[in-house]
Amino acid sequence: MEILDPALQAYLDAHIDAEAPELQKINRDTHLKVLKPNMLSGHYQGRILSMFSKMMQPKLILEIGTFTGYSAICLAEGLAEGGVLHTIEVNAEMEEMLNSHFKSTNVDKKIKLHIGPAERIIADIQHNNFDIVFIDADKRNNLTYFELVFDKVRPGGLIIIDNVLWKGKVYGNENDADTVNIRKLNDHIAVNTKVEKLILPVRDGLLMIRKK
Ligand SMILES: C[S@@+](CC[C@H](N)C(=O)[O-])C[C@H]1O[C@@H](n2cnc3c(N)ncnc32)[C@H](O)[C@@H]1O
Repeated sequence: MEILDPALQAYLDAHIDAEAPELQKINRDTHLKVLKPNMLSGHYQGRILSMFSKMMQPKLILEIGTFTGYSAICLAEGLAEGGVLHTIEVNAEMEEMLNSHFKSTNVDKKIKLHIGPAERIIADIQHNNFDIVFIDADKRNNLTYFELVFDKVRPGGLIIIDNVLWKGKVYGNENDADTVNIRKLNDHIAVNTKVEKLILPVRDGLLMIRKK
């Protein structure tokens, strides 16, 4: 199930900034060459990530789940002078493609790619003042990642979690493992008094969490 009516989405897409040629190419290459291309954030969500990042002018961003690099590039567009985006991808086969995608943009030098499992790499990253964290990897571990990164985010920092509406299954009767885990995450965040939260019904649901 699409969250937004396709006609509404088409209207939205036609009334926002056009997709930059280098992002268009990554989008196209992903659909031609990579399995499950719909995991990519895509144009509309990419502009949302870019807009939030530009408004916050972060010095430090962490992304969990790089895939083909689309969302990393969009988030990196807003980095302040000297800022860095760390992004973690478990699939080593993506490394060559990712390096070429990053090189095709003007944010290449600001992106540090880590290949390996997120849990281990988050523990190794020494920073404790991330301005933005984007969680978009294996969905069943969303709550684990939220808990692992929480102390590494500065007060006022933003944690964004993707796919929290899970094609509408979280508010339906489905009880498969992923749906149950995402529901558990949403319920946990809803009553967490250390954060302010908002779910944007965009694409597959973006949970915006601001650390108090
Ligand atoms: C939904 S895709 C990310 C999409 C990307 N953020 C974007 O919007 O263009 C999820 C990615 O997370 C990676 N992943 C899955 N489990 C992981 C783990 N434990 N550690 C790091 N990355 C993981 C997958 O290999 C996949 O490339």
